[in-house]
Amino acid sequence: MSTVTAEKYHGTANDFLVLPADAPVTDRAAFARVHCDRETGVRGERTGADGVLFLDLDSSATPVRVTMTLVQPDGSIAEMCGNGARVTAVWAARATGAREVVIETPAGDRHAVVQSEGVTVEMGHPSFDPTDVPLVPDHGNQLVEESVEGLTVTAVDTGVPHAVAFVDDVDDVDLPNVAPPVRHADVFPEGANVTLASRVRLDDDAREGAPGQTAAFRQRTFERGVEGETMACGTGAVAIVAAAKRTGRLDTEGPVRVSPPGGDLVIVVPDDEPATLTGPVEYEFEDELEVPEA
Ligand SMILES: N[C@H](CCC[C@H](N)C(=O)O)C(=O)O
Repeated sequence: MSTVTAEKYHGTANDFLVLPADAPVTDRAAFARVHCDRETGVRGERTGADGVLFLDLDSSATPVRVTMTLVQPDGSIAEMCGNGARVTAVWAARATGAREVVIETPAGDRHAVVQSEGVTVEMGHPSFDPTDVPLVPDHGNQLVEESVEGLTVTAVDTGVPHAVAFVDDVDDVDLPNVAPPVRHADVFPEGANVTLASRVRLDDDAREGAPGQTAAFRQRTFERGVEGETMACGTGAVAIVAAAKRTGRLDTEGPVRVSPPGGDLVIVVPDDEPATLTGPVEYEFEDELEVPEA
């Protein structure tokens, strides 16, 4: 059996194996299934991973460009991943010394800037349009504050579909049981990530490193493709702020802190400009991993 060298990174504990796109892995889905498994997968501080990023770097372009392909633990490919995009930007910065990176994803090009205080990724324009999410054609209009399988959600596309539910306390929800019926609901023909949000009163929860933030939410997300809860989800954090504005919960263009279990993210969703996501990235280790036979 052959092996490949893989690196491990995480962004707010949303963790990924990273391989160059030309690594000799013919069956990428099988590779992801084997090494992302949380019980038997790659060893580290946490066993397994939330996905494998296959990255194709063009260092001759200005700014440098990377094509990002995220293969998920179930073998599917996600069109976009906010935390994975931050990891991709740091990987490219380490390889080239560049601080600015354009990340090509199936959801479109995403511009990223690597700075000592964190990585900022442009996340495009969140869309509630039924064809973008997507929703089944007979749903017709936007899905805003509607009950889907018992959860009141707002459906938004932030590169991938999210069903966002605002609740009093994200920790009071039995997410492993509540999320799967919503994730698979008929109204979402391509499925949906299920994201919970609860408002934090900033003065009750002041933390360092949050200058200028106008509002804050806590987040939990059950991810399609992982088929479980992840410690952070960047597209989900953007989805929370976009849905909060859409439903009249938030009236600001200023930065909003969104805190999944894995750390703090800073989100900006302007009315007319692309959204941005800012957060940390950590390099964990490098390992030789077996390539499953094709
Ligand atoms: N964790 C990722 C999102 C992956 C989305 C994927 N699970 C799907 O839509 O299938 C993030 O940081 O944005």
